[in-house]
This record gives sequence, structure tokens and C-alpha cells, in this order.
Amino acid sequence: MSELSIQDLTKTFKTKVAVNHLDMQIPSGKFIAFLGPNGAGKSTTVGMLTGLTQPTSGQIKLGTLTPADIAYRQQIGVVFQYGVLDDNLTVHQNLKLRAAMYPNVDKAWLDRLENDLGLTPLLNQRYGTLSGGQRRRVDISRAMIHRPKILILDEPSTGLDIPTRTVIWQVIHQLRKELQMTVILTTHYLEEAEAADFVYVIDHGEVIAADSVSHLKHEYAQVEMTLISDQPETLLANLQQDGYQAKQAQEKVTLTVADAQTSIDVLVKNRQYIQQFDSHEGDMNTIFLALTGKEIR
Ligand SMILES: Nc1ncnc2c1ncn2[C@@H]1O[C@H](COP(=O)(O)OP(=O)(O)OP(=O)(O)O)[C@@H](O)[C@H]1O
Repeated sequence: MSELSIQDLTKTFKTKVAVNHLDMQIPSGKFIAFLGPNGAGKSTTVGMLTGLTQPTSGQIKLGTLTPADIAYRQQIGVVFQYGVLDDNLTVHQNLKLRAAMYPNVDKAWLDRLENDLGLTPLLNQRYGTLSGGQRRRVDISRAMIHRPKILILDEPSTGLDIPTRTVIWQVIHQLRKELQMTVILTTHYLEEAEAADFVYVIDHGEVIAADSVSHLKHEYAQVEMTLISDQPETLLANLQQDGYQAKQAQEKVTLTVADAQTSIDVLVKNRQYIQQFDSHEGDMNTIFLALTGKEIR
């Protein structure tokens, strides 16, 4: 199956450069996350991937197809940040109308989506009267109605509670496996990005890192250590003498070290001053901080 190729993609709005020479090769069937803060250019990229926003320069290709081709758009499903369904129609009327726009949507598939996303009790309710989480579940059904090869989710979890997020992700992961679908997610939620096969960290319209989560962690996330000591001043002095930037608050001494091996060295060397400890690898936030100097959460 063809991969999605983004080549030297740029979008400027007057003087604002929203997307700046993006290059990405997205293999089919993968789960890709675009992680970036507000204004990073994620939604503008999604707009160009869907064909709704014209790039200023550069190109997007799915095999030989471009977003201007109907055949391209038929392979893409999108969950936008805003709802695109009719507030005055019921859930079922909205979905049936959408289904009618595609040649091969059978009733069984529509029933399956409605059922998996827990929409059955809501089918006769007007879309405009649904809660945010209910709407999002309908939006995902709409995006999946034509069995897309690529599903694009633009911050799908914003404002949703954990049970709703869990249901949505269970369904998406299941359908991704069944349909061998590529999933492109834009998100601020680090735990969602952590589940991805590959992460593009985006800031100011540019890719500042592109790698698997495990490589990003290895490269950028340090190990955070908390040591509990009955002689914290001595422990702090020893660590500082060894060149660590340690901090102390009462009996607690905290420091960041490069890797797990170094954390073991610290524990062994200072064992007589340590009663308890906690040591864990940094998360996506640590990675983001290391890359941009900013916190994402
Ligand atoms: N139509 C527009 N006209 C002018 N500037 C725009 C337009 N659309 C986006 N921008 C600007 O482009 C930049 C990128 O915006 P974009 O919405 O793509 O970011 P984002 O990463 O999706 O942010 P968020 O996480 O807040 O949704 C921002 O500075 C934004 O103000």
C-alpha cells in the first residue's frame, strides 16, 4: 500500500509562517502522532492533508494521488476539532446521509460503528443536543463510514473524560488493526502520543524531532531520581561534588541523571546516606522540555 508523502510543505498566512518546510514519509498502517503546543501548525497541516487548505508550496502525495483528487479524499477520514454534522438532524439521519455519499457503505458496517461507539441509545437524538463526548463518538463514526485507509484525528480527546477517551481509543485501535488503517493524531496529550509508532514533535511549524517514542526517550529523556536521606545535607554535598545538579528539600534530595546506569552508580556510591529512593525515566514532557525549553502540559 502507498505511503503518504509530505514534501517541503509550507503554509504562510500573510506574514505568519504556520507550517515551515515539513518533510514526512508516513508508511501505511502506522500510528503517527504530531505532538506540539498551541499554534505549532498541527491543524494547518491537517487542513492541507485533507485538501481543505491550499499549501503555499510543497506537495502531498498518496502514491500518485494528491489531495485535489477525489480518489485521494475517498481514502481519508477526518475528525476535525469542530463538528461538521447537522445540528438539526438526528445522529442516525446524519450518519445515513454521510453513508449515502459513498458507493460502498453497507448497513452492517454502519450498525457496527454505531454499536462499537455506543451510539445505539442516541440514534434518534438530534446531533445539536449531544454532549461533547457523545458528539465526538458520532464524529468518529462519520469519519470511519467509508473505511478510510488513513484516519486523521485533530485533537480528538480535548475536553473528554477518561472513560470516553478509553472507549474511543479501543475502537480506533481495533479498527486500525482490522482495516490496516494509518492513524494520524494531533495531540497535546502525552500519553496518547506515547502509544504511537512514531512521533513528530512540532514547534513553530517545523519538525524538531521525529522518532519512535523509545528512541526519543533514550535520546532526550533523562532519569529523574528522588532520594530520601537521614543526612540530606551530606548527600547533597557529595552529589554536588560529583558534578550533579541536585536539590534538597528537607529529607528529600532530587536530581536528574543521563541514564539508568548512572542512577545505579549514584545509588551504589551514596548507599549509606539513602534510606529510600524512586527513579524513573522521563516522559514525553521531559522530551518536549529538552527539545524546546518549554513544558507542554
Ligand atoms: N487562517 C489563518 N489566518 C492567519 N493565521 C492563521 C490561520 N490559521 C492558522 N494561523 C496561525 O498559524 C499558526 C499555526 O496554527 P495551527 O492552528 O495550525 O496550530 P495548532 O498546532 O493546530 O494549534 P492548536 O493546538 O492550538 O490547535 C498559529 O500561529 C495560527 O495563529
